[in-house]
Amino acid sequence: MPKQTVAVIGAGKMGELVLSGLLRSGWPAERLLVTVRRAARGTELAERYGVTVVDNAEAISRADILAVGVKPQDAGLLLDEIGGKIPADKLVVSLCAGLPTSFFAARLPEGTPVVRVMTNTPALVDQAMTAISAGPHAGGEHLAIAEEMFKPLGVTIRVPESQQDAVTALSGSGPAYFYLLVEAMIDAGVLLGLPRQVAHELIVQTAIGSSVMLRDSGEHPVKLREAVTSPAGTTIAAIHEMEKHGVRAALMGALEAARDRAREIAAQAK
Ligand SMILES: NC(=O)C1=CN([C@@H]2O[C@H](COP(=O)(O)OP(=O)(O)OC[C@H]3O[C@@H](n4cnc5c(N)ncnc54)[C@H](O)[C@@H]3O)[C@@H](O)[C@H]2O)C=CC1
Ligand SMILES: O=C(O)[C@@H]1CCC=N1
Repeated sequence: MPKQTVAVIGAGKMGELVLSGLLRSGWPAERLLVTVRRAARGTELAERYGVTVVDNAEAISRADILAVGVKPQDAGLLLDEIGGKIPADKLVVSLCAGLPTSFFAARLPEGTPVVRVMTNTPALVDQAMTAISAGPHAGGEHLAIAEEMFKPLGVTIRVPESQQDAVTALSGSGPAYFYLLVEAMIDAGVLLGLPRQVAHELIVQTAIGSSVMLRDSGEHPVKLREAVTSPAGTTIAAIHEMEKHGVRAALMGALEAARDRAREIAAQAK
């Protein structure tokens, strides 16, 4: 049983995913605290998960691990409120996109360990991809604590912090790209005359089947795609259209824009 108490500071969408994942993994509810801005949100979380709602000051005194789940744009204000009062033996785990750990360290007492984590929404079904980086004063034991929190929610990987903006562009935002592709292909099915529900079922199961093959076959995606692509067949006709429209370049540009946006968020953070 984990001995440490986690406080999710700013339990919105990601905070709730982390909270529910920790509970599913057996983290006891009495070792979980949450802070919120709206009282109604606190009541909802307390009723749904049996966790304790506290204010930020109580969270920093009672918890061992402070998981910061506020929007990056709100982190500065939060740290103005509590940063200087956080005892240096607490571990700060940032879930925030873009913000470097140095942003936290500059607003925390000297010596406070900070770990930066980028997870994603498939945490809801224990299929998250979580990348973990050590910031100032964080050693192996702190990375291990973050892994203990996030491993039950899916897969974890350690990366240097310098890679976190790219990670955010790939796996943090990644689910949205897949949902958009699925949405577009369902619409294509409707264009081809299929009932929407049928198109939905066909594409969702195809996405799941393809994903499981990608994970479990050990094959390179090129090989998997080639196996579907018959000479003068249907697939190559579709791929020809995609190449004409620059789908690969569009994806590269899109992920580059996401990485750049993470950098911009950091530059604008106060
Ligand atoms: N939504 C996503 O897919 C992902 C989000 N993230 C990161 O997770 C963080 C949270 O994102 P979401 O959950 O989507 O946002 P959200 O807006 O749903 O949650 C943030 C919560 O923090 C609360 N909050 C703000 N200031 C507070 C304060 N001073 N004290 C207490 N509570 C406060 C807000 O009321 C809100 O409920 C962001 O930093 C984001 O970059 C990271 C990976 C994926
Ligand atoms: O869109 C965002 O900024 C957040 C970070 C990664 C996923 N969602």
